[in-house]
Amino acid sequence: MEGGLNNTTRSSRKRSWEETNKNQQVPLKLSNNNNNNNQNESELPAPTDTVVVVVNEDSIGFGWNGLPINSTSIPENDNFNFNNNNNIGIFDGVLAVDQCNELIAVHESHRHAGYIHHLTITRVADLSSSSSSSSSSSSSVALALPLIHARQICWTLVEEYFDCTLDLFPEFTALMAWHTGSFLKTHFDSNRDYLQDRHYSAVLYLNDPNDDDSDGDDEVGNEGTSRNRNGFQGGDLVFSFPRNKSNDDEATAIHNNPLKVGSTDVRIRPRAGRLVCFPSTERYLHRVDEVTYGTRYTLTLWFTRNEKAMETLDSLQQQLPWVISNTTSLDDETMWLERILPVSHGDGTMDQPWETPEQAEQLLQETMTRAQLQWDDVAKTWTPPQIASQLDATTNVDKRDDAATILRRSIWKIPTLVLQIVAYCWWKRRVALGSLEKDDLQTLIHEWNQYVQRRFVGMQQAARRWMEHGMITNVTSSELVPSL
Ligand SMILES: O=C(O)CCC(=O)C(=O)O
Ligand SMILES: [Fe+2]
Repeated sequence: MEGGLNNTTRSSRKRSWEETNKNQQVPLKLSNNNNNNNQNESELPAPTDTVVVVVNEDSIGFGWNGLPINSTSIPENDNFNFNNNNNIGIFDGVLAVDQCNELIAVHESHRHAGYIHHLTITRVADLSSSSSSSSSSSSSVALALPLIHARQICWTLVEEYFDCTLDLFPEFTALMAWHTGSFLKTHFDSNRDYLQDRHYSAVLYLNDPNDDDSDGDDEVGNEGTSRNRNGFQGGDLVFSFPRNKSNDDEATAIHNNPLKVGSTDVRIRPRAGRLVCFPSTERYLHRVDEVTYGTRYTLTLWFTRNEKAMETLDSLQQQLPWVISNTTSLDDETMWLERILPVSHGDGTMDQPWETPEQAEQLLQETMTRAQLQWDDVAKTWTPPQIASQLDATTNVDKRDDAATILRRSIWKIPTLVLQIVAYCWWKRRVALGSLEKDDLQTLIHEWNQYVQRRFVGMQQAARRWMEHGMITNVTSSELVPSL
């Protein structure tokens, strides 16, 4: 079956962890004077400035728990070599400290050796392996849920920040623990042939450094949450930009011999709940300073514009029936589905009640198939855009087959959205959906609807953009985006 929970068209290229990450972080042969790479001692290093990024208090909105999300962009200026509108995004308060601690616990439950010394990782796939026995895989699914939830939040923020709404797909998601002694030399994140599909990098920090300079100490804990445990020292993320604003030739020269040009270091200190995102291109050279004490925890994500390179959650989604079957009260479930499914699938109808978990699963499959067919139909009636001529190279919408393809991508998100609300329920309320009190459920649905509203606003923006570019010619944006 096409679409739905069956991801036949998705991620045909299933790369193993070893293939994907082998040598991934072998540093480039470039260096600046401030890292550990071997230097040619006969050359005098050029000076390096350091800018320590301070996140201001301007809130850009509210996160899932109602906590404000603050953002800082490092402005383009003469010292930095930023490319067009691309920039480094920094968001604070993306997750509450308790949520970070949950993710740390999830990591600890399944961690295994990572791609450099003193690094352990837990991929989302490690939590949804279909090879486990059914009872242990069930509990792994539960562990995967907060990770999926966090991934969804970061995904949306990164898409919005880079003006790529509905154009990005997670390529890789993993929790990581950077133990004492770990570090990464200067590199960029698409620095291997097999990493070409990595377009944007995002790191969500899960714990605070415990040195005195940490500006995160009390503010994060103010929201009625406990302090983050497991502090660490060192571990700053440091970008190295060529000292002067430069063109491509100069960038090449810098690669050939960075010591001669000098650089400005942009130093970002981790903080629990802080998300940093940046393009994975060679202009965004960065390193991780050595962790000199303790363990630094991250949720590390890469995003791709290539739908085919999206990481697969197949085995996780196959276990969705188990997740659903753990919700017991029919009334509340029905109410939940009535609200969620039409909104998620955009067809506004529910012609089949959800009476059993099996029916729910079937309904989910059918609805998604229907949505897929609907989009296929749209694809036939739209005028396919001549994207290459209509879009210039700087547009985030890359070479596309047609606008419907882009829209259809949003369908892949639906299983994740369903998982997300279950995740929220389990991990925030500690109960299965069915056993929620009515008031709680109402709050939950309200929060969920706000979330979905935001996504639809994003869809509308995307639709407007596609219309501006002539990608959509014979439908209106209201037809394009189902009303709530
Ligand atoms: O953890 C960080 O701050 C950055 C990690 C990084 O650069 C990488 O994994 O490629
Ligand atoms: Fe990196």
